[in-house]
Amino acid sequence: MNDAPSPTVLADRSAYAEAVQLAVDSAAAYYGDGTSRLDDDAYDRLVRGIAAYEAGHPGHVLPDSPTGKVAGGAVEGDVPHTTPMLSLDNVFSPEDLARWVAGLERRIGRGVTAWSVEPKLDGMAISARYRAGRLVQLVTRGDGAAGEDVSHAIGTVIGLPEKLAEPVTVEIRGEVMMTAEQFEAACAKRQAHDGTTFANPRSAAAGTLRAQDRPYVCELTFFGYGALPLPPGDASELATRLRTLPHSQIMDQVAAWGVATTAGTPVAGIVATAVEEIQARIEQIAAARAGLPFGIDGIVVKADLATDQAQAGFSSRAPRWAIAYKLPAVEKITKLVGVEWAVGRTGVIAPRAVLEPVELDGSVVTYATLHNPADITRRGLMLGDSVTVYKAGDVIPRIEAPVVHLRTGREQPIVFPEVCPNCGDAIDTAQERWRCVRGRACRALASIVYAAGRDQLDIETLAESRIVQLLEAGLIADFTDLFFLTRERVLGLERMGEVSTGKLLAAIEAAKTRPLSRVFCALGVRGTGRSMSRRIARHFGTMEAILAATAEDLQAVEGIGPEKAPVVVAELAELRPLIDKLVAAGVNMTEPGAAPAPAASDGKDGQGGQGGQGGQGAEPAAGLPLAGMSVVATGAMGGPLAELSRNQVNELIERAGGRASGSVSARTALLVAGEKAGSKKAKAEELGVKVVTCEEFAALVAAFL
Ligand SMILES: NC(=O)c1ccc[n+]([C@@H]2O[C@H](COP(=O)([O-])OP(=O)(O)OC[C@H]3O[C@@H](n4cnc5c(N)ncnc54)[C@H](O)[C@@H]3O)[C@@H](O)[C@H]2O)c1
Ligand SMILES: [Zn+2]
Repeated sequence: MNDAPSPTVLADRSAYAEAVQLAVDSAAAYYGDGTSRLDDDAYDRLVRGIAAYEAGHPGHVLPDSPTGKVAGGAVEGDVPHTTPMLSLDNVFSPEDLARWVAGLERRIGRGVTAWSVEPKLDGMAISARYRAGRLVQLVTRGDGAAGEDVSHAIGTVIGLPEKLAEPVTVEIRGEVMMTAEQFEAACAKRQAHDGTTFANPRSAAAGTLRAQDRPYVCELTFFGYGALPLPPGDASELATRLRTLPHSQIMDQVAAWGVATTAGTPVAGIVATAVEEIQARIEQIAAARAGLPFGIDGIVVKADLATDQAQAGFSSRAPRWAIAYKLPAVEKITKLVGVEWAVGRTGVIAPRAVLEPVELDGSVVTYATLHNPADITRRGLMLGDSVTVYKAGDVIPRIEAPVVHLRTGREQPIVFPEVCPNCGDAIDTAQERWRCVRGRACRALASIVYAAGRDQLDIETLAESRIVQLLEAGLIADFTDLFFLTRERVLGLERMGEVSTGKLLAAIEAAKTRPLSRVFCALGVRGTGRSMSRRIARHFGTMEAILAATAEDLQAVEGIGPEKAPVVVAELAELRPLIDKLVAAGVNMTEPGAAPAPAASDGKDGQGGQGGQGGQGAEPAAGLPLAGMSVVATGAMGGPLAELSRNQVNELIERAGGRASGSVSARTALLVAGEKAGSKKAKAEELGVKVVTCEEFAALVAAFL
């Protein structure tokens, strides 16, 4: 499912010593006030590099080394724990997990009866001591043996009641964190106080938990994941039960006392008996991650029965009966290098962050949303800031906050536009979302001209001046309104006689029969031009299938990666009213020659109903004359192709299964050379690319002409 973070390479003893120092400092900041200089991925790679160096140079190991220590050995406490608060060992793949299970079963000499599978919450471990049902003390994990008293936080942690439903004496363990909402609220409070924010929910929670004399109070969230007898050797009936019940039943008891557990969330713990069942739950939790209102960084698998746990025991750092299945980091620190301002269809002026490219959850992220100008102000972002960027699965990447403690002093304020970047008119700043005062009209003309253009709906006789006239008369507001124009209304316009009206309406009528690829292109979905529109149309076959596609489905189309896919989905949702109007007007919504793609999300295994002809799932081109070929047309087309525009030639290439490209490279399979073919032809010859004449090409694709 994912790879272990690759270790930072440490070349020599001094690089090793520096790495140890950096790891210790980072961990101290991380568990302290949450102000580490490193993101988790960078920290984990550093520690793996340290471990690798130590394995090769056992004589050089420094006493400060974080390896094998709870919290990397960087924190201490003065409140001894009744029972050590340990770390967890990690696995990164199904194979690792199966190996770990087998190893544990070997150790105890029998199969593990049952497993608890629960989310690994991304916050701070805490021990909550209750006496006679009253919350009396909160202690951090510290170095595992002793932690820090943070009882001052009592009363600010949702899910950790000051009074339990029963007057029991017990120690509850769990994670203190911030939900997305609590994080926003905390940032707003801090912003109002000192003009800065927290870098991410985890560091906000860490800082808040330990803060004693802040003039503002931030709310935290707690989820319990364990309960212990207090004191550990207590002989009471409850203590005996806590020592002997399966973990899953202890969790039921914790919830019954009124403490929050993950039971009420979409990632509730379950009990599994087979490794496949564990793996299935891991995948479900991983899939739910992006939609959760709180952060998780993995899945914890625990032997459920007390007898199995007792027999497995502990190492100095972690229990042997539990493991953390780590998920890839979805948050990293990178640089904000610019802010772009785009005007949307409705006139909304939205900022977009340009980032130093960073790999996140399997893709390279270069842009992130910034919602609106208020969002920038609220976060106190500056150009050149180090920022935490979040992206999981199909979610559009977003900037969480600047990492204020990484500022160098060279950061610059972000300049807000003073006039609409599209039309130069004024900006309405009354709402959080800024708008061009012209609203939809700001982009209406340009987008209607585009939609009616030759390569899209190809509405002949509809000149730009005519579109202006229709807009000004209020007959249309967007291009779909063209399909609802009536004869009487058009005749009512200046310079519109019977003949020209008839011609215009006929041209609009004809536009209803354009292939889906052109209709789709007319919508002007951000990031999809003509050839991308053709690929999407051929892949899905119908507008219905396109609309049903998830971001993951869209990635089956060449050229749509994990960064673009969610943007296309969001754009289509925004365009839905326009699409509905096109459907109502009777505009064609299918792509000729492309069989409808299999229903969304059920994979790429659709059975071709047309004997290999036409677009089927991910392999639309199989069996076609140009299947899998990258084809470039250059020069003036002649012969049977003389009548075709360059775009029509490209459409032809793609109907015949090829991919139309504008430039010649080593991957070009075929060059169609028209008259006066110049440098592209020379380059093709130089690269040994096959070159054909227009006539030869026409013969090759005759069936599609
Ligand atoms: N960015 C940095 O500078 C920095 C520094 C130090 C550590 N870290 C991060 O912290 C990680 C190690 O942290 P750690 O040692 O606190 O945690 P760990 O990965 O060793 O896991 C143990 C912790 O998991 C938590 N947990 C969450 N859900 C749980 C559940 N259901 N059951 C049991 N425990 C659960 C508990 O707090 C427990 O203490 C590293 O992988 C690294 O990514 C980052
Ligand atoms: Zn404008």
